[in-house]
Amino acid sequence: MDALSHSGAIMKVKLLHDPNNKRSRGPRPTTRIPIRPRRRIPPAKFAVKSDAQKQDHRYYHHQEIDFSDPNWKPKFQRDFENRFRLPHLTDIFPDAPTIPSTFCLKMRTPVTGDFADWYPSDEKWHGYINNSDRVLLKVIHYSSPTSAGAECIDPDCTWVEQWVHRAGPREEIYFKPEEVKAAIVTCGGLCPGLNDVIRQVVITLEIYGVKKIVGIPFGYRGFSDNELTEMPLSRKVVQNVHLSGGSLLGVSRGGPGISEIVDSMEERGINMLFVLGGNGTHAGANAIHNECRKRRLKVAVVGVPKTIDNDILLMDKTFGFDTAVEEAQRAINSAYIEAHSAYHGIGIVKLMGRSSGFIAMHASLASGQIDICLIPEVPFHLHGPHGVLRHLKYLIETKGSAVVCVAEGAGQNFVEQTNARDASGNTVLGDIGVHLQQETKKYFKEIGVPADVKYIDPTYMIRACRANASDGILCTVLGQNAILCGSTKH
Ligand SMILES: Nc1ncnc2c1ncn2[C@@H]1O[C@H](COP(=O)(O)OP(=O)(O)O)[C@@H](O)[C@H]1O
Ligand SMILES: O=P(O)(O)OC[C@H]1O[C@](O)(COP(=O)(O)O)[C@@H](O)[C@@H]1O
Ligand SMILES: [Mg+2]
Repeated sequence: MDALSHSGAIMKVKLLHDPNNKRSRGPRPTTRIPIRPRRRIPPAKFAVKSDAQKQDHRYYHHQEIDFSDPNWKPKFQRDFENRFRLPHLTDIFPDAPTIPSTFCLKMRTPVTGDFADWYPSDEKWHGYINNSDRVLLKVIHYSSPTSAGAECIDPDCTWVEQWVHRAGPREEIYFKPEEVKAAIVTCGGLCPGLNDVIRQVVITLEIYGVKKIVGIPFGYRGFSDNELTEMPLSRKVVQNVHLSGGSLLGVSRGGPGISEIVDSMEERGINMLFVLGGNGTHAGANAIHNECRKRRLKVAVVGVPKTIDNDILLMDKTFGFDTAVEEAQRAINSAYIEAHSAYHGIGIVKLMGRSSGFIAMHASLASGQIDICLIPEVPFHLHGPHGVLRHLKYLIETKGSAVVCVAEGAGQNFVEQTNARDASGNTVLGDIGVHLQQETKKYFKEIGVPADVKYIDPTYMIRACRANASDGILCTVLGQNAILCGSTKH
């Protein structure tokens, strides 16, 4: 119903598609959206550093900011606000009329007067989000660039609030529920919680009174493959889908071009599209939105960020990540038991994380059983006096066993690069887990120390499971907020 094409919860992701973002200007489409880097580097516009500053990672310097200007801070904030501005239906249709929200007002009102004191009347109920509500992005005030983990804009580490829009129901909406045909599509790799979000989107749409809700099968491919028919969705269909992992609708990588997708949306009469996916999916969603604008279609495109790797810039935690970390405990524990029970046992566990080691790091911390955790953010040596293998030797000598957790994107400099890409254009990584296993075996053979090396790769087991309770709640909130409900009259 909302006129905004991205909900507040999703808005953070939208920013990553900003064409001004230098990291987003790659030769291939899928490299356009930066995944969360090892440090939270602001978009390139804000992050251009001199050579000297590159050496000094304690603060981020904005070349274009004149810090001697007493107004640099409000200017920076204005610029930031503009970058985070949500595209709105009124950008194209300034006179688009609004209607009062249909968000279950009746359901809040008690049938009898018994609880009259407990329930505010509709007039007094302030359950809506004001369009000017904002959420503070960063909560730590670093007083100095030398404070641990400091991320500063200027050399004095001035406190600069950065605000993003708040998601939630609006008092006025732009889409009449009876005129809405909503579609949901899930793209990219699987992630625990996809079904929870689908379920909540459907349920919330129904609460608004939307009757026409469909699922697009197998990601964007479902828009072009004539053999794949859309799936009618209702509360009845989705009621228990969150009890299983995967995606009710199916997922895929690759697929049709943007104009084909929008043609298909027009043909089907879809005027509200909910995309559940990661960086690639959102690049697609952004392109779909732009194409709809170009064609002057009254269509809302809403993205819900999905990444098991938890690697979307500005998102603290994405759904499915918690579950993945929890599920990884089983693999780590097995590796530990194997290593511990063997003479000179070494367990190696590879966990997902293309360009970030969040799953590996969190799973290692949670387990308390990992001796070495290797992540893409931190380069390391395999051989040599400070290498991983030498440290393993030390661990075997001192502890008798060792367990290593390695993120799939770690140590890519050690494995053969094939330049292969998947259907979406993502680089196919070399297998660091297998390489580490082979090198470890070789090393211990060479030095004449027996070692019993066991390797576990639980990748798809972690991805295919259902969301845990904490992720379930996150998915519910995201699913509800995705149906933002129109903004106030402007
Ligand atoms: N730059 C892009 N423009 C349009 N569509 C894209 C772009 N990058 C990826 N896609 C599409 O988005 C979908 C999901 O992308 P993928 O990278 O596989 O997963 P994820 O969204 O999880 O990162 C695929 O169908 C892919 O073709
Ligand atoms: O085998 P697939 O389907 O290509 O998936 C492997 C990739 O999927 C992920 O789990 C998630 O990737 P996306 O966020 O792009 O879906 C990566 O960690 C992993 O490299
Ligand atoms: Mg991706």
